[in-house]
Amino acid sequence: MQLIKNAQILLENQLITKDVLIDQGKINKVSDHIDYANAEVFEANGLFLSAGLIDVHVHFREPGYEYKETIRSGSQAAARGGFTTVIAMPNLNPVPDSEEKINAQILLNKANGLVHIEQYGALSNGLTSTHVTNIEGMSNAGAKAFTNDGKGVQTADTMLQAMIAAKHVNKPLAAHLEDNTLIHSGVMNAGQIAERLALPGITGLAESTQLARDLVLARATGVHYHVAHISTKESVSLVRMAKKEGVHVTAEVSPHHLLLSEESILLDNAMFKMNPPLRSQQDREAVVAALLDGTIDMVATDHAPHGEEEKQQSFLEAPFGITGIETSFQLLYTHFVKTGIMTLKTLLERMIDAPATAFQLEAPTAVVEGARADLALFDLENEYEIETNEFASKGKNSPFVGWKVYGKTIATWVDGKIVYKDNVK
Ligand SMILES: NC(=O)N[C@@H](CC(=O)O)C(=O)O
Ligand SMILES: [Zn+2]
Ligand SMILES: [Zn+2]
Repeated sequence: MQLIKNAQILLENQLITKDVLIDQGKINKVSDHIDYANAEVFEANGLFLSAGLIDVHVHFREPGYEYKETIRSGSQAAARGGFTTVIAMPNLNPVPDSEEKINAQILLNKANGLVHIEQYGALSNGLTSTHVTNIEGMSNAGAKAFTNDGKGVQTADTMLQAMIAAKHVNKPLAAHLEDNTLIHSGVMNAGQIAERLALPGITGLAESTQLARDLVLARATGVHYHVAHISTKESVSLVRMAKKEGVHVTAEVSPHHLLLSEESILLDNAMFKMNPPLRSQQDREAVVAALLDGTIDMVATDHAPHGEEEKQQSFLEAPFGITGIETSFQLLYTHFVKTGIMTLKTLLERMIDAPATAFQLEAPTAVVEGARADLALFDLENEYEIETNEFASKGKNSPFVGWKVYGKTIATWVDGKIVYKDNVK
């Protein structure tokens, strides 16, 4: 048994001090005062205790790219960020695009993961073909959802067939939106800043035109269609419209699209290179407003670690992607909750409840008796600076290094076991 003493938990819209007793991986009791002689005591000293966060979009790179991240290092990073459940992307080598490969991937995740790791199955063979995978077989093997993340689905028929199959197994289909005919080797958002830096631009139309196509197909098939890393104002309008019309669509936005814009790119620094690219200030404002009003359902980090040398290259050469799982809650708490733009309750709804519901996860959404003891303890009072040498992730490629934030993760529990403890504790 473990007893967490004097933790603040969020009840309605208020933080209330409680003791929390954990037994056999579950929350046994939540009460004003618990004394239990045989329990191991963790003194929370008034810090904020939440259900563990959920990230439906992470890249853990194993197998195939272990120099960027492993299941172990990625899940350590997740725990350090306060996350206890993630859904891992299939752009691996081999790509999990068959029943057999999904089985192997799920076993690997289980053997090496410190947090709950669910797995996406690839939607097309090798993520590059027009041939739709055996979605039913992979679903039976335990794939939680399906996606082509890393690449857009280039043909309407591939998307349509994938949707029909995903609808049949009642699992979400998550779309990375990118029309290759509109990319023209772009590396950052098309516009004045790209021109000033003499870098080729990616128009927002590459995302929104494919989204428009997909929303029509989603309505026709009735599939649960999920928009990965939404980034433009037009995409937000399309999702808003589709929701009004009853299309089963959900959307996620990354912390970087909420906090940064193309204007953050002052030099050719590949720490700011990701897909989709940082957009205009107007796009940023639109995704923030949409997250607030619920048009965008949830935050997902798109944690995309890369090797140090890879990201030291120029914008033209470096791979797309930045890490995010160790800084997501902290950045959003600091910039949206502390500033009064969003309540803590809403932020947690977007980082726990919405992903749990949309992806049919068994993860707990509150600190309540009977819930699985997946928990995270955060320090909301003290400011600290984001430093690469503290990252548990192998990826050090974050544009937020040097930013000062609140909300440091002090400890994380998965199934009642401590999987992360800050070194001051
Ligand atoms: N987001 C990125 O910029 N990169 C991702 C791929 C992806 O999410 O599309 C990666 O795997 O590195
Ligand atoms: Zn993507
Ligand atoms: Zn991704």
